[in-house]
This record gives sequence, C-alpha cells and structure tokens, in this order.
Amino acid sequence: MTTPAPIAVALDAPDLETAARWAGLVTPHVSTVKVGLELYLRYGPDVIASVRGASGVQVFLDLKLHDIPNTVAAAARAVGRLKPAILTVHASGGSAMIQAAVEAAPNTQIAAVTLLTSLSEADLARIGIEGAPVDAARRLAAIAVGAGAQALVCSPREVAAVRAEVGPDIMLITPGVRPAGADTQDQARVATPEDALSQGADLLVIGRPITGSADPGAAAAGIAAALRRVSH
Ligand SMILES: O=c1ccn([C@@H]2O[C@H](COP(=O)(O)O)[C@@H](O)[C@H]2O)c(=O)[nH]1
Repeated sequence: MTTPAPIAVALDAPDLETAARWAGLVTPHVSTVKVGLELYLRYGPDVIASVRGASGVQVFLDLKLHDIPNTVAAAARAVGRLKPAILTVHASGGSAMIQAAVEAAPNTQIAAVTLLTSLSEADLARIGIEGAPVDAARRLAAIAVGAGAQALVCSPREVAAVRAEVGPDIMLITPGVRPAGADTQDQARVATPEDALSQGADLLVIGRPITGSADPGAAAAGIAAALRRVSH
C-alpha cells in the first residue's frame, strides 16, 4: 500500500453524487479532496460529510473568504465546526481579517490565497498589481504569515520565492497545475505537477485534469506515481 500523494483533488462537480463518486475514486491515491464554492453554495455543510465518506480523507474547504474581519471571523467560526483541515481566505483582505479567521477556527489551518492562478501578469496590472507577480505574491505571503496564517496558496511558478520568504514551516499549496501538454483552460500561471513539487509545494491542487478524465481514479494514480518518481 503506497502513501497517498500530496494532491488535493478539486471536486468542482455540478452535484453531490458526482462529487462523492469522484472522492471515492481518487482517495486511495491522494491525501486530500477540495470542496469549493460550486458545491458548498449549492449543498452547504452536508457536502463535507458526503465527500469525506467512509475513508475519512482530509477535506480542504476552499471558500476564499474576503470581507471585514468581524464577518470573516463569524464565517470561519461557522465552517470551523465542520472540521475542515484547511480553509482559505484571500490574503488581500489584510492582516486583521486573516488574524480574525485564524483565531475563529483554531482547529483548521487557515490558508491565505496570494494571487489567483487564473490571473496573468497583464490581468494583474489592470487591477493595479504592477510588475512581476512574484513580488506581490511574496509581499502578500509575508503579510498573511505575519497575521498567523499557517498555509499559503500560490502559483507553482512563485512557490520557490514564497518559500524563501516564509521559511520551511508554512504549508505551500499550489493550484494552477497541469500535466505536460494538458490544456491550461482558465489557468494562467501554471506548471507541471513534477515542477510544482520540486519547486517546494507541499500540496498540489488538481481539478479538471483528474475529474475531467474518463477514469478519475486512474488519472489520480498516474499523477501520484509521477510525483513519487520526483521525490525519490
Ligand atoms: O489561485 C487559485 C486558488 C484556487 N484555485 C482553485 O483550485 C482549483 C483548480 O482547479 P483546476 O480544474 O485544476 O483548474 C479550482 O477549484 C479553483 O477554484 C485556483 O485554481 N487558483
């Protein structure tokens, strides 16, 4: 029996049955399943138990909270009761907001999203984030860790620089992961699973390259095997 790979499969499914089926297929191969806005807004808290299933796989709740500190604290407290292993907030919400989430959900790792991986350098410039994305990612990472975030979400292209900024103890989570030659779809700042891992990511978020496959279990197993080759 091999150790599950450090992959969070994004269960971005249109319905609960599909999400639970995908979770069942991938959990022998991966450490984590991720529930995002699509499922949570449709089904609410029940979705967590459904995808956790009998395997008890770690659940990552990707709600990307972004509001005033009092509101984020209340939201983090509410979902913290569901015991997700990880909950996301936007780092751009600022120190007080991140700290409020950390204090409100003490049994969940708060992961601050630096810059969405769907944004290109040109997109970022249009919203006032000029220059190389890595500079803003590092700045946001430092703010988030200073506010108590135990994890960060960043592009695999920026993960080495973010690691240099925050040190070895912070969990670095990278979406924007595509196997070589795969369609990047709406992702802009991407890398392969092997590169993300070798650049220092602790947990790779992968959705459609697995769930869009005819056999999600086999797709997850294939990427997990490729990652094992990198780490040996
Ligand atoms: O910067 C971010 C933050 C979160 N995500 C989420 O990750 C998955 C990626 O899915 P793919 O199908 O592999 O593109 C998705 O749930 C996003 O909401 C992100 O992509 N980028």
